[in-house]
Amino acid sequence: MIEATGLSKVYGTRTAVDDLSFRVRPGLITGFLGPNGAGKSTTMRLVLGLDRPTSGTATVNGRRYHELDHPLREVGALLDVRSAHPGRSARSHLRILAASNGIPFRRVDEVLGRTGLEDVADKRVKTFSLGMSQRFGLATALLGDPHTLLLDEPLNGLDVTGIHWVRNLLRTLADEGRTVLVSSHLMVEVEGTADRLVVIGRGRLIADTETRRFIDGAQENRVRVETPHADALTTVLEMAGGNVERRSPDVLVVTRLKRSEVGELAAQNALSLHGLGDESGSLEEAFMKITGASVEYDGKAY
Ligand SMILES: Nc1ncnc2c1ncn2[C@@H]1O[C@H](COP(=O)(O)OP(=O)(O)OP(=O)(O)O)[C@@H](O)[C@H]1O
Repeated sequence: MIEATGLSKVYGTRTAVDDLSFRVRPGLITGFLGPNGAGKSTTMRLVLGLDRPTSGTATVNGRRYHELDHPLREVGALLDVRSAHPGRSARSHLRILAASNGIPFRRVDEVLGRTGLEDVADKRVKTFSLGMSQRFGLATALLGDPHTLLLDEPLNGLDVTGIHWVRNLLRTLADEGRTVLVSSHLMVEVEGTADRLVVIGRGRLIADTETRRFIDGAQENRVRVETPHADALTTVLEMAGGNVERRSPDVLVVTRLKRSEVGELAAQNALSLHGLGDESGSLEEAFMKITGASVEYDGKAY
């Protein structure tokens, strides 16, 4: 469990993290989202003891990072992979880390295997592609077999196969009962991967909830209707108080009426339907709507 309580970080006049409280639970994948500059990296750095909070606390399993007996064996982190480019081979880098943290050498081969790096284990890390560097970063995070993982943008630079592989790895790690916090800008991937979300904007908490609930809570119920009588049905639905959007010649998207009401109105007016269902929103739409007011720079020229 990762827990932030009243966590704040001020740099000069800039408040990067502002009275943030949330919990990241074990056994689940939690997505960490926020617009650029929202304070995600700062929060992760505070949890990892790489920066000191101005006020409040960040703990892992009830203790601050500095209070952990064997930090690498309790918390694994993937931060900016491009900043970690040892001139040594992947294997020797991991062996040095293992030796200095009381981790048995057999873990080195285990994590190289688990991250698919066996074939390049003796190549120098600075020659790695971004995708291989991500795998190497994950191998480093997993080295101490930690119960808690904080991964900042682990999908960056990966191709479709790599993304699929990381998603499966995260699911396995969560199923093993670990606490997994993952930041990403790839909304489609987060939507398909994260069980819960912690969403922040301008350093403040916007949501700490289940992914589905976040998406559903952001938008009105929408009903998608397919009919060869789109004009006539539009008139009927609008007269009943519905708001109708024409998606294509025979597809309508209706708000302010329930699916059952749309079906009944069509039947009462003898208008045949070829399809009727609720249209669920996407995480991207929900994120844009909910964080819209908290975007620091919205691209407009001032
Ligand atoms: N060392 C620092 N000194 C001064 N300001 C900082 C420092 N680190 C972060 N900030 C500021 O704090 C705010 C939050 O930054 P942070 O990098 O945590 O956001 P983020 O959500 O990770 O952004 P991104 O999605 O762009 O990576 C930003 O306004 C940033 O400029």
